[in-house]
Parts: sequence; C-alpha cells; structure tokens
Amino acid sequence: MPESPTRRVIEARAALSHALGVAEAELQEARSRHLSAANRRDRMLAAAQRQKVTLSAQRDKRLHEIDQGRRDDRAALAAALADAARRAAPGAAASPWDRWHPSPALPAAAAPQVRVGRVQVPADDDVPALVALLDRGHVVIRGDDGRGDVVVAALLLRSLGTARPGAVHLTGYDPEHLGGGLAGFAALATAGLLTLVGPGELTALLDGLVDHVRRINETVLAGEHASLRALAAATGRRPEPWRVAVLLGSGHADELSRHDRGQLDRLLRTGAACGVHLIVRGLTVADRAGVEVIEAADGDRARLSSAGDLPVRLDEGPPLPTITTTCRAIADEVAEGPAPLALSSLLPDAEWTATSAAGLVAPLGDSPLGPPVLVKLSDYPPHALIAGPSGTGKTNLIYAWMGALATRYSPGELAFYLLDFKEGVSFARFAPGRRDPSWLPHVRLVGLNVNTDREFGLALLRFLGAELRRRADAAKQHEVTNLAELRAEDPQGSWPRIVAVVDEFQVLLAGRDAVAAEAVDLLEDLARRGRSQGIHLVLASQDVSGIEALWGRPALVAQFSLRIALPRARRVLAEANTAAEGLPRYHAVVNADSGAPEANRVVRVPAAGDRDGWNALQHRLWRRRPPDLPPPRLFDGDAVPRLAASPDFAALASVPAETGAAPVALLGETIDVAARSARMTLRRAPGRNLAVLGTRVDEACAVLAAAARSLAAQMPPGAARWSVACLDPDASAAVEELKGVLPHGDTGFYHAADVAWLLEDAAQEASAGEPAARPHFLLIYAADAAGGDSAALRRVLRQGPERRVHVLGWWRGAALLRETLGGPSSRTDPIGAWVALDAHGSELNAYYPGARPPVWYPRPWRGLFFDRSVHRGAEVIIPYGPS
Ligand SMILES: Nc1ncnc2c1ncn2[C@@H]1O[C@H](COP(=O)(O)OP(=O)(O)OP(=O)(O)O)[C@@H](O)[C@H]1O
Repeated sequence: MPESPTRRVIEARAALSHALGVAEAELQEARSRHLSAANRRDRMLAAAQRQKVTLSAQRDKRLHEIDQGRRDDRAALAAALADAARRAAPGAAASPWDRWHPSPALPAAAAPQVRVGRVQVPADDDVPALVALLDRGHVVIRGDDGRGDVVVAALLLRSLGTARPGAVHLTGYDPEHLGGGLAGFAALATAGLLTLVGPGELTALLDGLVDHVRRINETVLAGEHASLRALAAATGRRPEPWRVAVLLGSGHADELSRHDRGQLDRLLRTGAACGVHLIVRGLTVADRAGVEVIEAADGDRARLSSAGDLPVRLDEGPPLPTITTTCRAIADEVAEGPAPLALSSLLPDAEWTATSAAGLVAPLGDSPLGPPVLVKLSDYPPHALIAGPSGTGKTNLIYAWMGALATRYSPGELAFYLLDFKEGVSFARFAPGRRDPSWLPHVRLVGLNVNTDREFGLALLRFLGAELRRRADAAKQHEVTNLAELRAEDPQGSWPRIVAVVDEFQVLLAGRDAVAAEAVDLLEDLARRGRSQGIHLVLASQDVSGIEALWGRPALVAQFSLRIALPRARRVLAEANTAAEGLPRYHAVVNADSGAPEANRVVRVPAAGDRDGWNALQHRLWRRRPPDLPPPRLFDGDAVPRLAASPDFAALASVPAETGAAPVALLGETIDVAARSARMTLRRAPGRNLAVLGTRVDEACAVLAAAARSLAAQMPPGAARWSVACLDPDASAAVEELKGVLPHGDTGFYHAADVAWLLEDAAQEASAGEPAARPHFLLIYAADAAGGDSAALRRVLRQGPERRVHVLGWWRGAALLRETLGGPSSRTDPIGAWVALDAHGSELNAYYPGARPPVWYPRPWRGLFFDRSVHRGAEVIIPYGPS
C-alpha cells in the first residue's frame, strides 16, 4: 500500500523530532563541553595570571639581587682600590692638605705614587687618582692652565714631602713666567735644590740632564742594576738624588729644536731609571708608556691616562704657606748637612775574631754607592799616606780607622805605635790618664808633644827597625819569607801586625840635619822591608805636597801605595787626580793604587772624635784585655820623667853590691821607646868623670841628683865615700836634699871655705900608689868656682878614676871646664862623659871626637849626653825631675 501523506508526515515528524532530539542532545553536549572548556580556560587564565605574578616577583627579586651584587662588587672594588691607593701613596703622598706634613721615607724605600685628585666612581670610598712620578715615570699636563698649575704644585710638594730632605732636586724651565705653581718653592734655591732656567737655556738644561743620565748609567748603575730604584732595593742605599725638571713650554710648535726634541725623547725613554723625571706642560709630547697624561679641567671633567675613561676630579692645590714652610725647612736641613755617621757603623758584629795573618782589613765608612769601603794593609798596599788640611778630619779619620781595626783584631793580632808631632794631645786618649785609667789594649806606645823632640821619632823608627830585624831573623830560622808564613810555622809566637801612625810626620823630616837624614833612611828601609814582616807605616800630614825629603825619594814614596785624601788635600793622589778638590765635608778619597784616578773610592767617614762614644768602646776593649798586658809606654814631651819611676833605677837597686860590678850613675831619661835611662859606668879607668855643662842650675842639679841617687841605690852604707861641695849658693837647696839621700856616715859636705881641703885630700888620694878601698864620689856644684884650687881638682880629674876617685861636677860653661883642665890647649880626656845643657854644639867641639862638633841647639829641660867610652854620637836626654 502506498504510503499515506500522513504517514509520511508522521514519519517526517518523527524523523525531525529524532533529529531535533539528536541535535538537542548534541547541543546540550556542546554546551556542556563549551562550559567545561570555558571553565578550563578560566582556570588556565587564572593559573597563567598567578604564574605571571610569581614570575614577575621572581624576576624582581632576581633583578634586585643582581643590583645588590653589583653594588656590593662595586663597593668592594672601590674599597680595594682605595686601600691599594693608600698603600701606594702613604703619608704625605696623599694626605689632605689641611692635615698635610712631610713624611720622608727611608733612604732606600721606593718612592710612593702621589695623589692629584679623586676618581669619580659611584662608591662611598674615596678612590684617589694617583700619579707615578719618582722612580717610575713622567707627567704631561694638558688642558686648563690654572688647574695645571695646581697639579704641578701638588706633584712637587708631595714628592718633596715623601723624600728625605735634599733627595729631590728641582729644575724649572719657565720662559714665559707662567708660574706653573713653582713660585712657592723658591726657598729651595738657597740650598741648591731648585734651579730656574730662563729663555734660551732649555737646550743646556736638556743636555745637562742627558749627561746626568749617562753618568748614572756608566758610573752608578754600571751594568749591575737596571735602575736606581733597583740599586736601592738591592743595596739598601740611594746614592743619587732624584732630579725633577718642570718644563713649561709656551705651546708653540717650534719651541723645541730637532736636537731638543731628540734629547727630550731620550729623557722620556731613559730618564726614569736614572732618577730623572719630567713634568711637561705646553710642549708637544706623544703619549707613551711611562708617561702619565693629565687632562686638567674643572669638575669631573679631568682625566688621567692611567684611569682610562673614568672621570677624575682634581684636588685643590696645596696652600701657599704649606709649600713655603716645607721648602724652608728642607733647605735649612740640607744646609746644615747630613747628620754624621756614627762610629758604631764601623764596628763588627763579633769583636776580636779576625786574623791578621794575611793583612788588616777594616771599613773606613760608607760609600755613596752604599757598601762600606774596606781599607786594607797587607803586602799590597803595605803603607798609607794620609793628607788633609787642618780641620778636614784627618785625626778623626785615624780614630775611625783605629776603632774599626781595634774591634776586629785582638791585641795579639795588632799593635799600634802612635806618634803625634802636632801640638796637642790627639793620641792621649789611647793611654791611661789621670782621670781615666783605661787604654786601648792594642796601643804599645803613644808619643805626645814630640814636636821639639824629633829624636823620639827616630827612636820609634829605630825600634821598629830592630823589630823588623827580629822578625826577619825568625823568618829566616823558620825558612819562610813573610809574616803569614811565619805565623803558620810558629803558631805559638807573638807576631801581631804593627801599625805605626805618625801624625804630622813632616816635622820629623824637616830640615837638613842628622835627625832628618837618619829618619828618611830608616823610613825607607822600614817601608821597603816592613811590608813582608807585618810592619805598616801610616804617615799623616796637613800637606804632603812640600815634603821634599819624601818626594825626593821615589823609592820611598812608591811604598806608600795606599793614599787617603781628605777634602782639598794636595799631591797625595796622582797628579791628574783631582778627586779630593770637590769632596764634601767628612768625606775622603781612599786609593789603594798610589793615587791613580781609576782606583778612587769616596768614603763618608763616621764621627769618631766624640770622647764619650770613644770611651765606651775603649772601656769595653780594655776590660777584655789579656791580664798580663802592660799599659802602653807614654812619652809626653811636656812631662818631666821621675827617676823613681824609671825601670833602670828599679833594676839597679836589686843588683847586690858584692858582685863587684862597677857603679852606674843614671843621669836622665833617654828619648827612646823603652824609657831607658842614660847611664854612665864609673869603672876604674882614666876619664871616668862626669861634667855637667851650662848655666841652668835646676837642670844641672837634677842631673847630679839623679847620679847621686842612683849610685847611692847601689851602695849599701860603708861601700862608698861621698863628698859634696857646693860652690854656688843657687845649688844649696839641691845639695840640702842630698843629705837625705846619701849615707850619713859616709858623706862630707863642703862649701867654698873648705873646698880646698877636700880637693887637696882627694888629689892625694888620686895620686896614691894603691887605689882606694872603696870608691870616692866627689859631687862638685859649680866646680869652676874652685879657682885657685883647680890644680888639685885637675889632678883628681886626671888621676882619680884609676884610683876609684870620680868627679861628678857641674861647670857653668864649657869654656870654664877648659880652664879647670889647664886652658885652651889642655887635654880634655879626663872628662870621659858630659851632659851639655845650654852649652852650644860649637862649644863642645873639644870634648867631642872627630872634626865636627855635635849638632846641639839647647832647649829647656833637655841635655846632650856623650860618654866617649860607649857613644859614637851624643844623645839627647831629659833630666829626671824632683821625685
Ligand atoms: N766624619 C766626621 N763626622 C763628624 N764630625 C767630624 C768628622 N770628621 C771630623 N769632624 C769634626 O771636625 C773637626 C775637625 O776634625 P779633626 O780634628 O779630625 O781635623 P784635623 O784635620 O785632624 O784637624 P787638625 O789637623 O787641625 O787637628 C772636629 O771637631 C771633628 O769632631
């Protein structure tokens, strides 16, 4: 059946309804899906929002952390920079001007950098802008002139304030009178620390600096050190000042010639190593290493090449009063000169530990190059010649040298013999004195005030000659040739090196007399042979140039190969060697090669003259002296010796009378090293009488008193007969004193009234057939006054000694003695010994062998003694003074 429409409608409707239902369902589902999607989206959006907030918070936090870290880093960096800067620029190198004062570094310390401003970094710390000038480089200033001046003044003042006074020398070139901040430094000129050069002098200035650099390189650095800074670090000393040259050009391109430009270039390249530093403004200088370029400008616009692009704010300049007072103080201190070196700088760490077998080595001071200058006495150089005009420190130098030697070598290694021909007592400190009993243990002899007793110089040379022979004999015995070998072969022997110092030795060699002639011969022999026997001569003089006795003997001069010249000393160095002329105070040139210029060494000598400083040293060594060491022999030409203190007198008394030895009369002290007495033996033989000649009562009485005392010391009571005749009332006091000396029962005293009786008696005794049982000593004061009784006296003189009758008489003149003897043609041999006081050499001709009279110029408290039985020539003696 066909389908009905209704059916079809129904079916369509059903289908539609189904479709609608499906659609509804789908819509429903879609809606629900949409809703959940919307929900999800909302959730996601909310989550995303939350995430965003978290992220942003995290980002903010991180950003904050980064910021903080950078701030911390920056602050740490700035603090480190500031700290490093403080160390690079301590004290006066950077301190603010209101608290500024000089703070000189130690001489050898490297120069600090100096502050000119502040590097503008965003940090709390003040980071100073530093410039490396001294010891390091140069500075070129560009930009604003006023600001530039301030920088120059700051650089100079800080450099001066951080160096020792005098260690920085300034030179200023300022042709346009720009000032350049130099004005306040004018006071330095008074001490030679500032030189200003004007227009046209730039070439000379640059040439001078280049020459200076060359000199430093050649003579100071000498290939051993790369720079003065390195030298100072290695040696601890800084021998040369820094030289800072401020060059203020006008800004014109043609201001420098080609030559100048070359020199400037050379200085910029090589100057800093030699302590030459330039501060340049207004001259064209290319940027280069070692040159700090400062762009001077106000505010934060200044720049320093070493600070890169960082802005720099330049400091205000130093106040003018700070500059001027500092400069004046530096100039004053420099003008005053350096503080003297102390003697302690020469002393060794351990005393008395050195051996002198091979020589004597000791420092004499320090050299400008730093190390101490060692001076040697040995086989070469064996002897020294020292010269220096009065007041230049010759005596001080000898003291310093002796101190350096005496602390290194023990008295067993070194012995000093010291002689001073100067009027004064410069060597007295080494001998025991009334106030200070100490002595320098090495000193064996001190001769003072010997300027009129040149014989003492001879005595020393003879003594050294004898010692030389003793050493040469010992060397021969041990079959060796020099002291070092002798000491090795004879280790138990006492062979110290001997250093004989003769100050103002020209006095000994002056004149053409016998003393000078013998002295030169002895010196030459000693100088030639002493070198290998450890005997060293040190001769000093204010001026050696005119000592003909020296220069006339080239062989003698040649032995003195160690030369020491004090400022302005003449001729002591080789002829072309003028090093002594420009020496500063308290310096010396030491030259161990006979003065050849290349052997010059300049030494700054410490002060050794100060008594207190010396005494401390001497006392220390004195307390350490070997217990059996005797004090030195002190010969003082101004002192009167005493018989009681004479070693020969002490020895006499200990000789027993029974030995039968002929009696010995001591007459005075000889001028010699051992303080020997002049002695005359009164043996039974013709001529054994003594005549004292001259008008000087005290001295004549002193000679006779010594003779009487010394004879009496050998003669026990009863062993001799004594007769004392006083014919001059001026002698009565001396005669009176003899009453306490001569044995009472054996002595008769006579005057003019009864002398005839004495002489008659003695004449009879003198012509007796047999000699007297005991000696008879006639002491006759003013024997020439015996007058009519001189015939008897003559007989006693002629015949007495063989019969043990001896006259010890004083005649008031040589001619008066001749009268006693029988007139001008009489024989003089009854006078076997005489002491001439103020009788001149020519008057003594008759009593002296040979055709020529003795050389004798009478002088106070000295006599000329001649004993024909022992002497070849007469010798000078010093009468003993009152006991
Ligand atoms: N190196 C030194 N340091 C400090 N002062 C010194 C030095 N050398 C010498 N003097 C001082 O200089 C003065 C003269 O010195 P010294 O007596 O040594 O000179 P001199 O050349 O021996 O003189 P003269 O020959 O007239 O005696 C003394 O007061 C001494 O203290």
